[in-house]
Formats: sequence, C-alpha cells, structure tokens
Amino acid sequence: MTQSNKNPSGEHISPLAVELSDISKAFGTVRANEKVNLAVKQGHIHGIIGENGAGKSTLVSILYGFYRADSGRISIDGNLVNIGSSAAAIANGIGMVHQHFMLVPNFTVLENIMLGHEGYAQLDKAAIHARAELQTLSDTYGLAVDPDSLIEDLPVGLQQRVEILKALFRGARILILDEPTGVLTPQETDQLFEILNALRDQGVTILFITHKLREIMAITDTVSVMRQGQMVAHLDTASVTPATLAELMVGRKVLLDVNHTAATPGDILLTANHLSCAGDSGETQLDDVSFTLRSGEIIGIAGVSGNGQSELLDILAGIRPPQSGSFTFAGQQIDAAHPLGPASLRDLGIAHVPEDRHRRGIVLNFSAAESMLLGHSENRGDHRDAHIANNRSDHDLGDSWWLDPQKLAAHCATRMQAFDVRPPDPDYISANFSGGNQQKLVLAREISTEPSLLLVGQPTRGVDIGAIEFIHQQLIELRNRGCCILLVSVELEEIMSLSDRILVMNNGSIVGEVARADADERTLGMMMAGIAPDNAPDTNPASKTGQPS
Ligand SMILES: Nc1ncnc2c1ncn2[C@@H]1O[C@H](COP(=O)(O)OP(=O)(O)OP(=O)(O)O)[C@@H](O)[C@H]1O
Repeated sequence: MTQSNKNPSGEHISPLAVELSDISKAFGTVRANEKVNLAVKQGHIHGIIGENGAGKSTLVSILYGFYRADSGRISIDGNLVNIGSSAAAIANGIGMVHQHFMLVPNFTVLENIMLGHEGYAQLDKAAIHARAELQTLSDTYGLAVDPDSLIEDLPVGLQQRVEILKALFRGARILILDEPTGVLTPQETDQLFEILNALRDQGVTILFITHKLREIMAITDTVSVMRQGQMVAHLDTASVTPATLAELMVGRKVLLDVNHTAATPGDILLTANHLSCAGDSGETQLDDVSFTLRSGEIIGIAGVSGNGQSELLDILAGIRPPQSGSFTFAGQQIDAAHPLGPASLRDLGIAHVPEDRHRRGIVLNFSAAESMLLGHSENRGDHRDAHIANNRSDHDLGDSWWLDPQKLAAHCATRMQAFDVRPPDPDYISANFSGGNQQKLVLAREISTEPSLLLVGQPTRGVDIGAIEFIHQQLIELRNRGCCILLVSVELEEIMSLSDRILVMNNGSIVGEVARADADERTLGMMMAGIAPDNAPDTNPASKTGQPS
C-alpha cells in the first residue's frame, strides 16, 4: 500500500520514490542530458515527454544503470544511491520494460521469469516458488498469463505483460516503461492502462515515456517535459491540456489535426489479384487479397498487427514473392513465376518505409550518410528507367555519386535538414540517433526518390508530435504530387486522419473497405476484430463495408 507522510498543514503527502538531481550526460559533442532534475512521488504515474532526441531514454537509462551519468545524483526512497549497472538498479527496486522486449522466444513464461534470478539451490524448487509467486503477482495486479505458454506463441500485449511480471518478480517498486504502447493495439493499450492503475493502487511508482499526449492525459498524475537535453516543465496532468504540452515540447504551436484536403485520384497504378501467402509452418498469412490503388490517393490498411499487413507490404516491396496470385505495377505482372526483387521494384518507382526500421530501414553501424544510400547503391546501368532519370532528386549527384563520399555527405545533409534530423551530422552512426530521428532518416531517404507508389509501415512509430505533424504533411504533399501511398499503421487515428480510403484486414483477408467520410473508430475496430458492424447492437448508420474493389 502507498505509504504517506504528513506535511506541516497535516495533509498526507507521498514520499519521493525517485529523485534525480543535476544529471548530465554527453555523447561526444551531443549533450543528451544537461543538469536534469526530476522528482517522482511514490505511487504516482509520472509521464516524461519531449521531442525526438530530447534525452528521455538517456535519462531513464541512467536511472536503470545502463548509462553512467557524467555528473549528478540519484536518490531512491530518500536515500542517495550509486547505480552503476542494471543489477544495481534491480537491487534498488527499479525495473524497466524496454521498447524491444528482452524475452527468450522459445522459453516459457515461467522460464523467462526465472531467467537470471539466482539464489536457488535446486531448479525444481525454484520453479515451484516462481510459479506460486507468479500466481500471487497475477492475482494482485490483474496480470493474468499462462506460465507454461511459449513466449513466441503470445501476442505482443501478453509478452509485454511478461516483461512487467519479470520486473515485479525481481522486486521492482519503481517501474520504467519506455514507449510501451508503440507496439500495442488500442485494446492492448487499454489493458495495459488497467494494469498500470492497479500497480499504482498498490504503491508502485511508474515512469512512463510516450509521444502520445492522449496517453499522458489518460494515465499520468504528473508529467515532465524535456527539450534539447533539459527539463523545461514539471506539471500536474490535471492542470494542462494536450495543446499546452505540445507547445512546451516543441517550443511552438503544433497542429494536432492533419490538414487533410480532398484527394483527386488518377489512373490505376497497381492492381493486386488474389494475393496469398503462407508462413513457414503452412499457416495462412495472406488470403486471396485483391484491390486496386490509384495515383494521388492514400489508402490506409487498418488491422490488428499480425493480420497480414506486414506480409502484404513485403510482397509489394519485392521482399518475398506471392505464393499465389499476382500484382501488376507499371505494366509488369509480378507473381510466383515472375518475381521482381526490391531493387527492380524500386527502379519501377516503388519506395518502401519498412515497419521495422532497425532490421530493414537502416544499418545500425552505418553512418547516417551510408544509411541514406541504402537502395541507391547499385548502378544498374540500363535497368535504371525513365522514372528514375526524370523524377529522382538524387540524379543531380551523377552516375557515380555513391562512390563520392563528399557528394554523399552533402546529399545526406540536405535530406537531414529538410526532415529536421537531429543531430544533422551525416557521419553520425545510425544506431546513435534517437528512435524518432532514425525514422525521419528513413522517411527522408524514401520520400526523396519521388516514388509513384510509397509503401509505408508505421510511419510515426516513436516519432514526436512536431515531427508527426511534419511527416503527415509530407505524405499529403507527396500524394498531391500524384504519388499513391499505401499506409499500414497500428494507429487507427493516423489511418483515419490521413487516408482517402481504408481497407480493413482481418486474418489475412481484406474484410471491407470504408470511405474516409464513413470511417469511425468503432466501425473499424469491429471490422478489425472480424465482426460485421451490422451485427453490433448500436450500429452507426454512417458506416458501410464493402468488397474490396
Ligand atoms: N549511445 C549513444 N551514442 C551517441 N549518441 C547518443 C547515444 N544515445 C543517445 N545519443 C544521442 O543523445 C540524444 C538523446 O537521445 P535519447 O535517445 O535520450 O532521446 P529521446 O528523447 O529518448 O528520443 P526519442 O523520443 O526519439 O526516443 C540524441 O541526440 C541521441 O542521438
């Protein structure tokens, strides 16, 4: 239960669980944290927001012992502590749920919970203890999960639950969550919030990093705003509005709604005919998917992650061939017998912002300039068609630009400036950019090819609110220049605000199409869950579904 003291007026006050004082940390010339102060009361949920690269992850990584601060002090429960490693953080009751889960996929939940937890002489006794403890934690915090399930069989939301359980099992009373909802469905986010509320009720202190202001408003008690390595505000959430927070973060007013204008779709650009594919163990991933895309429109694909959207993007990007069915683009039919790889499709005018930027968007140990070169590095002579010669903004670099480091750096610097990538240094190693800046790097590269079709997966995952405004505007302008954009996003709000048409996927199939004007969260949510909106007790008459065109 939450302990509390009384202040001189006799009011109950919560003691400070975390107090960071004058924390500074530099990476070379980049001052990631500069004299940062943060005080979080016990049993509170405290949000930390800030632009990409503001220093949020660095700060919590220092608290979790992943980085050592250059200077500053950390107090936990009023005691000055020295946190030189994650083991020391755990010993001080601090747990962290990372953006990329740290679980062994082919181990069970129980095995993952026990992993690295030493001190038991006999493994079977330890397992009995862990199972009982897990049950207690599940009951106390509403964290139900089957201890014998393999991690790889669990949906993302449950995997995250295991991460939370793992931290609690190690005695965490302070829990750090770094952008925990980026990979969750809206339903999973709701469930996470219920769990966080239960944890708070039991006195657990939570530090919650997010870019989503609605989450700050929904779940936090207090919030701190970082900008360029410094803390610029500490506020009670109840006293602020999302617009004020956005302005504090970015230092200017931010347009929270997309400035969407009506599309003027042109000719058919791509036709997908009965596309299907299966996974390694034969399970259907994409099931008889057909649709057409026209130039000058944004088509959103709404769906719970794992319902075929990623496979669809992979096929259209040439990363894998369809097993059956075909698609036609720029006069070429692509099917299992006539596959085209990513380079050839790129030459035909398809650009791709992959969902997983770390695995497919950049090479982590490349410099920014080298990551900016990806997909442009082959001089394919006569395979380079008129599209490239006419449209690409990089043709001014000449045929051998990829061999000329100075031209490459200049090209990269221009793109970085246009997309406000920070730091704007072409030599900076890709891994060392903050997540949102890595995303901007990929978008800058792909949009600069002036594609006729842009495949884009999760364009604003981990991106700050000012950059989202910018990216959305870039996508709309690209559409207005005649590009067709196929947008996959777990953010239903993003799908609804950007798309001219929405295709809904469930279980590998397109289960319906909704026009922009008819799209609402409830209708789409039901279709995504495989329920026909007509069967809902309170059907929205404005919504309609239909067969894919
Ligand atoms: N290991 C590192 N080496 C060099 N620079 C780094 C390293 N880690 C972070 N940085 C830099 O420190 C700054 C702060 O990064 P940090 O990841 O803390 O930002 P953030 O606020 O969490 O951003 P985002 O919202 O994009 O995740 C950035 O400029 C980043 O490029």
